[in-house]
Amino acid sequence: MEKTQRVVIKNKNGIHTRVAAMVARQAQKIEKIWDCQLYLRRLSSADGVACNSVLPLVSLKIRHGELVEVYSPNPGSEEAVFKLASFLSQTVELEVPDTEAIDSILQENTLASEKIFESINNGLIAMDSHGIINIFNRAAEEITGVKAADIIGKKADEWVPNFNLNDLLASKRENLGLKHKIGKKWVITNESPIIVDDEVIGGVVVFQDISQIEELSGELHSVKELKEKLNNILETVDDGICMINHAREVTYVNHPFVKMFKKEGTQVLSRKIQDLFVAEKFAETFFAGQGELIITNSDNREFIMTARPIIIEQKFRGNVIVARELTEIAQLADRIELLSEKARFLQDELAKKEDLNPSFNNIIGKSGALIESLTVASKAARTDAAVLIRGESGTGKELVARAIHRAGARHKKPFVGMNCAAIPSNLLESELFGYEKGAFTGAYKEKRGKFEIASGGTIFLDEIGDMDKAMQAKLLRVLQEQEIERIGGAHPIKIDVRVIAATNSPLEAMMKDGSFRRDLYYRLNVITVMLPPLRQRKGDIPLLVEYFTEKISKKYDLPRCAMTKTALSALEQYHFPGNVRELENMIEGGMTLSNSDWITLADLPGYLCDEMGGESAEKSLRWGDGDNLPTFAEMERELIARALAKHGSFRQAGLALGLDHKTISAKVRKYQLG
Ligand SMILES: Nc1ncnc2c1ncn2[C@@H]1O[C@H](COP(=O)(O)OP(=O)(O)OP(=O)(O)O)[C@@H](O)[C@H]1O
Repeated sequence: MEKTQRVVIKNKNGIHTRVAAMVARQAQKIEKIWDCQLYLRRLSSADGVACNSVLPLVSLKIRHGELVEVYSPNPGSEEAVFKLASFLSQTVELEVPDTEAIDSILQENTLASEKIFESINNGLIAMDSHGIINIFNRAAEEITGVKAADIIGKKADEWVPNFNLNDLLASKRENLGLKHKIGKKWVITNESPIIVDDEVIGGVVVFQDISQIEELSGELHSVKELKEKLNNILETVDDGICMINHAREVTYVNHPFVKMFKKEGTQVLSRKIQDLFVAEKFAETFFAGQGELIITNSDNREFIMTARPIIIEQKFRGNVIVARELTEIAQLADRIELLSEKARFLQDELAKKEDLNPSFNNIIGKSGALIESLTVASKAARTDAAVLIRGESGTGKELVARAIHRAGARHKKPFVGMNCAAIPSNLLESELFGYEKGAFTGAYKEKRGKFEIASGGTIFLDEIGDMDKAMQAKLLRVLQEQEIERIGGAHPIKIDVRVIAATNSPLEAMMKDGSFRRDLYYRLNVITVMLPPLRQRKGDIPLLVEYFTEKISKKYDLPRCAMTKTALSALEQYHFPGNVRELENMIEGGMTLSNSDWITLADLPGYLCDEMGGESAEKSLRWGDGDNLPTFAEMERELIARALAKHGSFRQAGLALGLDHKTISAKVRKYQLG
């Protein structure tokens, strides 16, 4: 039970410093005797201050005539409370100072205050009514970087101008929570004037270094920003994402996850992941980030789940679980497979093309089979070996032979071609080897043969399969001996000629039936170049069409034509027995026939339509080949051209198409079909 005693303060200055010092000294004595703590409070307040200390007593600011209460919480302290209360009420005694003792108390309190000021971590600056600094503690030194010895006794504003301390004294108002910058540091200040009896007797500034807090708040801001960004990302991805903590309880799920597994965020948060998917077995390895889990949802859709461990400062904090629909992954895998296949193919094609000598640039086509053959030919050009070029008529055998010659070391010397089938065998010998004057009737002067003319260069023996056996034997000897003998000549002539032969004949079968010499075959066939027929590389047709339209327009000085989709589609359906030569001739014919900038189906040979067959021709006319729909104008032009070709007159064609002859004639003019 608390002991209390009320007292009226009679001292005329109330409990001021000196009185407080005396009371404190008296209280210390009494407390020692009765072993208790004594407190003083106003009646209006529940809490009091310790009576054995000067500052708290002074801070109560008790005035003359006020009623105060002395009390003690300790049992058996009635006497002590009574003693101190009596002391407080004896004004006269209080006026008689025990100077020495009181001075020592004041001294102790001053030292204690100094100790307190020095040990607090807040900066403290105090000044008198003239703004002269009289307290500048250790923390103030540390924060401002100014030494107390340099500042005490000086005007505050000279040293800490941004605190505006003079204003503080003049305004008599507290300024709390102001932010200032001192050097690189941010501080927050509480500035208070010290007012006694309505007079400003000084000011005090307490300030705290908040640089670290500022830094932290900056970091906090970045973390908040990052969190916001992350949230946005997590909510915009298509994958289902779920986060769990170290206890495997769900801490986050994004929308896709909710949709995939029909598990509302609010129902899953804080629940164990295992409880949400009871039918599944989550292995330890799964949470360690190894292996995955296939989960079927209520719609029978399959999802693949993987978990990534979250490790922060080497501590396991949980997992991020990612779920993705399996069919989607399978589709992506298929697409990747397809694309890598395509990339590989294109890379191979590029590599092949890169290998080609530029002399092969006039050989058009990018189909794999052609490029492969050209690569062989291009490599053969680097050697002097005999080359046998095989392929159907019109596939470009001579073109390739010339390219080999141009690309090789002999390119500055002649390329001499000889079609062995075009010349009767008795004349072939003199064509190839030449003759001396008077060698036979009519040989009025000597003549050099193709081998001699080709000296240092290349001889191209086309249709070699048509050479008769006697001639084959002579050719073989020439190739073995590297010398020729003119007909009627007495001396052999050394030759230095590269031989390129070409044929479409089945030489292997001919060797079997004895019509072609095996030894000559091996001599000629050191390197074989096989040229594919055009029907096996129809993808090259658009390229060839473009190439030939340009070539022919230059050759005959004709305007450059383009081919309609229908006509091109007809070409692509044709089997081209005459290969590229046939295509080139068709285009030349079409360009000559066409009166416009377009080569239409009507400008191409009629058998192309037959080849396509009535039904497919109709289909092609109507629909092109699926993706390549003809334009309306193309279809109209084509229809009218066909009707005219079939019926001969405007009137009959008009009747067939349900138009009058004037319309037909106008369209014929428009499309320049006349
Ligand atoms: N890939 C091609 N690119 C460009 N033009 C080609 C191509 N293939 C062939 N040609 C052209 O086709 C025509 C026939 O070619 P070439 O005479 O070389 O064929 P060939 O196979 O030697 O025929 P043949 O066996 O009937 O003598 C030539 O005008 C040639 O320029």
